[in-house]
Amino acid sequence: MFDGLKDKLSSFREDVEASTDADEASESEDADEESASGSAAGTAEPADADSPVDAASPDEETDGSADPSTFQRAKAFATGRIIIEEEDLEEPLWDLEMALLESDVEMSVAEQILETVRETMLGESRKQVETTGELVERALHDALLDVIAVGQFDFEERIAEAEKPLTIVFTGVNGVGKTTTIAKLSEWLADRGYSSVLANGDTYRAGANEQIAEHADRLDRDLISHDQGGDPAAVIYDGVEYAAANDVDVVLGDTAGRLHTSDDLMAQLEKIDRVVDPDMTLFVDEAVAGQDAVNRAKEFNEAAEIDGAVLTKADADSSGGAAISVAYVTGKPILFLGTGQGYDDLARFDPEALVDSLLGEE
Ligand SMILES: Nc1nc2c(ncn2[C@@H]2O[C@H](COP(=O)(O)OP(=O)(O)OP(=O)(O)O)[C@@H](O)[C@H]2O)c(=O)[nH]1
Repeated sequence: MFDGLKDKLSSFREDVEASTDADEASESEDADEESASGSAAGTAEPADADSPVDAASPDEETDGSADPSTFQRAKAFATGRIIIEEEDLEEPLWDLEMALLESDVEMSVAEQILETVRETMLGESRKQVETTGELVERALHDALLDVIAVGQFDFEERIAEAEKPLTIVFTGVNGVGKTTTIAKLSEWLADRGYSSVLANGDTYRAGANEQIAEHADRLDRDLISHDQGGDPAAVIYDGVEYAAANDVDVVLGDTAGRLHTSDDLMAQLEKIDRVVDPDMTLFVDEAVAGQDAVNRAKEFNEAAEIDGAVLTKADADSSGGAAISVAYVTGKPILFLGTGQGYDDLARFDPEALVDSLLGEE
């Protein structure tokens, strides 16, 4: 999962290490020369790897013959630390930006990641015990987590605390795995002791009733459906009534992924929102759709505000762009990843675990 992106992040680490290692070599020569000539480096305190490295004070900076940055770097070197400078990062950051964009990370998300990495690393001094690789890893870890973890909440707790029946409506275009996700979530809920009923609000597509009925049969769940062409809001509403009358905990409402026009589809979702007033609306799209999935998430969120997203087919996605971008762009968290075709192939989205796996920490 997300192997392409993982490789690219690893290249970034190597790039920064290579450029700071080159600096270290020349730094060492500079410091030797300056020390020998009794210039700025000679005024630095004796090497002490444990003493904190401060930026050189203005007095110190104007004191010696060397320029401030040379002084600062020489002092850092003398105390066993290295300072990362803008020029060390310029090329690796450019490459990182290209790598993120190639991996379908949305532009604003890529920029945010770069900014955090730059802020974390610039002017950072590191002890010799903390390798540049470790520093880059920390910067990338924080930068990725910042964008990936946007809006996270405890889904299970939300289900537990909600008044029953709880209604969850699923939105998203056709063919991305919406119906399969509903079936998977029904299983996920059953595993945690919650009963659920399926309601087919996709009254537009021929065959939609049969498709969801197959899942309902296999899982032994009740299904509420109307004839093709019926009012989707009415179907989901019936689902809620059925659940209330039969003590069912959760209503899982499917919706159409395509109508005559995109405007019709959005108007229909708005109507469902108004009539049913669902407790949660989850947007479903496929991780493999990359930027398209990100754009659709924005569009659907505008029509019927979503509470979170599910990215399917993560098992087949190498780029990871959608997984990284959707939460930041919509302000709503990714809650689950679809990881295969089986009913158990639904994993709670764990931002920390994803970042660790992208950085090869697990
Ligand atoms: N590999 C993989 N395949 C998946 C996953 N989720 C769904 N699929 C497959 O994707 C295909 C489409 O899934 P559906 O559930 O029919 O998609 P849908 O969005 O409901 O599509 P419509 O019913 O046409 O609106 C099916 O073959 C699913 O088995 C997943 O997480 N991983």
